[in-house]
Amino acid sequence: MVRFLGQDEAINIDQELFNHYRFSVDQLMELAGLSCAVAITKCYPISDLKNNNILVFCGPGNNGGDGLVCARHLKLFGYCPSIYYPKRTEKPLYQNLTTQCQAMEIPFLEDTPSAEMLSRNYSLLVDALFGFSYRPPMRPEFVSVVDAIQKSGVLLCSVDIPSGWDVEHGAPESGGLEPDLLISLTAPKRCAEKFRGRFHYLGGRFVPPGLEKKYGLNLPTYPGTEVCVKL
Ligand SMILES: NC(=O)C1=CN([C@@H]2O[C@H](COP(=O)(O)OP(=O)(O)OC[C@H]3O[C@@H](n4cnc5c(N)ncnc54)[C@H](O)[C@@H]3O)[C@@H](O)[C@H]2O)[C@@H](O)CC1
Ligand SMILES: [K+]
Repeated sequence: MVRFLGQDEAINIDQELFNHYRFSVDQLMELAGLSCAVAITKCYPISDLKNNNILVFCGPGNNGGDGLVCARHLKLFGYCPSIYYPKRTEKPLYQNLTTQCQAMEIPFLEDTPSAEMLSRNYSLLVDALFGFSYRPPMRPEFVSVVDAIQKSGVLLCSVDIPSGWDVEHGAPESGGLEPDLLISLTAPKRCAEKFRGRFHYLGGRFVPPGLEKKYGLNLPTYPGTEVCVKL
């Protein structure tokens, strides 16, 4: 059985991938975002959706970067993604990912969408707001957007962690997001044990054997050339 990681372990593994194994953030983010887009194609083929409109919510950190990469691949796979990216950073990595999405003719929403607007326009929402560095409680500036996602009732896919969940303990007492698809990256975090949606995938097929052994990850075998695997 694959091991579920605590928050500190997830952060340490991340640091080892960069510092010891010499990966760049761009490399891992590309593979992580691609694995999310591929998992979405497996769970929600375009022919099964009422329309191919997807809204990707991107947060201020690397989880948001995964969302930008995911949106770009979704467009290449024939979906119609849009992006809501309210809190941007000046770092070149994020500016480049934003430019790439604009060049792919992916629209960026300016205003915080309401629950009603979401349910009227989109078949699927992708939550790439917060990942394993999130610490509750949520800062007020993000409360209304998470509320809108929750109230919209639109199918939801969360990248790595359902945003607003404690990385180890899961959903807040007030409820929280309930994704239909969760894509855990590198290895699932402890909160994923509380996931009750239909589809749980693992993505981020880049873990070197030494790292897998050191943390006893016990990862499942990815079939063939797949970039994600159903857990
Ligand atoms: N090593 C790995 O395993 C990889 C991780 N990646 C992604 O990177 C993510 C982790 O990224 P980061 O460490 O940048 O962090 P996150 O993207 O999880 O979040 C950090 C951001 O959220 C904000 N934040 C934290 N708590 C908050 C709160 N209570 N209210 C409002 N804002 C809050 C922080 O200020 C910061 O801007 C992973 O979950 C995964 O999606 C991938 O990009 C590549 C590989
Ligand atoms: K997320």
